[in-house]
Amino acid sequence: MIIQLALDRFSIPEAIEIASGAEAEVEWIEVGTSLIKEFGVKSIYEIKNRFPNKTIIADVKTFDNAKYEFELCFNAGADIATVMGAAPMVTIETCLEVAKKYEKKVMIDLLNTGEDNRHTIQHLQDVIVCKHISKDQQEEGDRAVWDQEKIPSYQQLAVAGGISLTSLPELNKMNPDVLIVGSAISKAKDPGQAAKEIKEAWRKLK
Ligand SMILES: O=C(CO)[C@H](O)[C@H](O)COP(=O)(O)O
Repeated sequence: MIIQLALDRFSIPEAIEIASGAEAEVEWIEVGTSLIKEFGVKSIYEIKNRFPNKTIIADVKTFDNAKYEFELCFNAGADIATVMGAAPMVTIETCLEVAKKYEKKVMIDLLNTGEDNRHTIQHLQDVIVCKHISKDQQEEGDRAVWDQEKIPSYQQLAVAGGISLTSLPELNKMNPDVLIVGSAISKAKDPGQAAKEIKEAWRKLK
């Protein structure tokens, strides 16, 4: 059972403060796309530097220029970097090659993928696959995607998108290995307590 804390739309010091509060309850820490866009790979470097024993995910959401972007992330200290599953296959394969060279891992985000993409991704070895409801879909109240997308079985499945205490029973049906939680922890008054409650509830469901 892995909880990945997603840090989005904060300054780097704010993100570090939130992660410090929840550190004991989360296994993985994600440097959110918004941090990478606003502050660059410095955000990855600083978060890895502060949490050297945590697995750090760079949510770079690569769609092209895979070698350049993945090398930037891994050289900055990321242990895992993300690529979009809807990207051309050559991009995903390049991410896998770079990750292999650096002895790191790739997370493939299924956002807006078709069945063909998902079928191809199913046959990739040694990847984490992430089923994801985007911020924009969340804001439109579109949660049906959890049920609509047919997902084949993957080696390691992560789920993301507006996950909170109330959505855990619904998610449990997919039996995910990694629970990616952002706002429900990062925006809580006490991120440590929020993470603890999610972890305990998740443990009870397992
Ligand atoms: O990838 C993301 C946005 O694209 C977020 O990191 C992910 O959705 C988790 O954050 P939240 O729980 O707040 O939705």
